[in-house]
Amino acid sequence: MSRSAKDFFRPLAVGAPLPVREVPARPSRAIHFFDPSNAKMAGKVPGMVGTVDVLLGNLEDAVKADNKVAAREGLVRIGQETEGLGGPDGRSQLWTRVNALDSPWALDDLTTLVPAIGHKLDVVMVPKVEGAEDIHYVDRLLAQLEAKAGLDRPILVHAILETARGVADIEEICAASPRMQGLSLGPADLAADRRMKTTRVGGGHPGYLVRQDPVDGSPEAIGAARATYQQDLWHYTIARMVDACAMHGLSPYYGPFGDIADTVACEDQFRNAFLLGCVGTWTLHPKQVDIARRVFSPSVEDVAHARRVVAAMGDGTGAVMLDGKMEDDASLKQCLVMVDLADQLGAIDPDLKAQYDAIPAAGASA
Ligand SMILES: CC(C)(COP(=O)(O)OP(=O)(O)OC[C@H]1O[C@@H](n2cnc3c(N)ncnc32)[C@H](O)[C@@H]1OP(=O)(O)O)[C@@H](O)C(=O)NCCC(=O)NCCSC(=O)C[C@](C)(O)C(=O)O
Ligand SMILES: [Mg+2]
Repeated sequence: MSRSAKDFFRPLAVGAPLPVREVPARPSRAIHFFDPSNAKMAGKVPGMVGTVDVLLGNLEDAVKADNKVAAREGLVRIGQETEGLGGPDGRSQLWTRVNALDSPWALDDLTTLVPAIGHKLDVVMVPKVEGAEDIHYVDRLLAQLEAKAGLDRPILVHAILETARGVADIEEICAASPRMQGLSLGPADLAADRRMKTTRVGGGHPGYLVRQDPVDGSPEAIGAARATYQQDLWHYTIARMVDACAMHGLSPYYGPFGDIADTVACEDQFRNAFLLGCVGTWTLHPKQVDIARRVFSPSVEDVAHARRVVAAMGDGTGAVMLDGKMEDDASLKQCLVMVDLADQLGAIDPDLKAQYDAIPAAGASA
């Protein structure tokens, strides 16, 4: 059974900070992964502060077992020494992905990081979450550690959807704690757990397609060349995740796109996720950062259009015609999503602000 409504926002340990009642919606278009045990990668982090919304010290998969302790210690050092990283005033947020809860490392990850850099750490990403019990465990442990460390701000929790059960339990996971900040798709582990027949980290597959009908039922027509249309393997899961997040006031994220060289398909996948409602994505390589920032920021054209609709709709009720299209209360609400996001991003991204500010005032002739 879940906690009663009256207890939901009570701290889970004496002296722990009060849970947040609303998850702060901080821009997080790119969650940039780095391995803190990799000196070259870690060395790039100070220079990336302020250029990427989130820097995430990854301790889980993609970090060699022999480097787990070095990665944890490296992240502590980076958190302690890097100017402008993490905390409420950080120019980039500081997140971590800890090891899976059943691994030999997860407990030490949390008990080391919270006392050492808990005041800087904004979000802890938990991999392979199966159900609410995983979030409850992390929730209580974080509260105890926060109380012991004297933190005045709760660390938020993000769950990765990487198992069939995690997807089936998505509502319970989202509702498990006021710390829940968001969800990401974990396509590689999820594919393995579902026994999908893919061998990739995210993205489409040329075999997952539909084919144009034959012109008739003859063997010649069936054997003739016909157009095929590749489908998106991840549509169902992303849509499921977006709905669950919207319902619970959390943020949904695409996750990783492993074909680093294919920047074009990467941009397509990111844009599909943006259009479906995701607020951001992971970036695994520096060259994916600009793609994420571009895709998850509304275009100048979309913001200009949204502002025109807002201006044309007056008190927000009724229907008007704009460029031959009907606009009404519901299209206005969509436009307000764009305008609000543009305002939020403009507040932290001067380049974007300059582009949005240069849009002629709605109502002025184009
Ligand atoms: C793909 C790799 C191996 C290519 O690494 P590379 O060194 O071969 O690439 P490069 O093109 O040669 O790198 C150029 C420069 O950029 C640096 N660099 C390279 N990457 C980064 C980075 N992320 N951050 C900062 N700097 C980076 C790199 O050190 C190098 O520096 P240099 O010019 O001084 O020589 C490397 O980019 C990497 O390890 N990225 C992170 C991978 C990662 O975190 N994977 C785990 C997340 S996905 C996942 O876990 C799945 C999931 C959710 O669990 C599930 O679906 O189940
Ligand atoms: Mg994984």
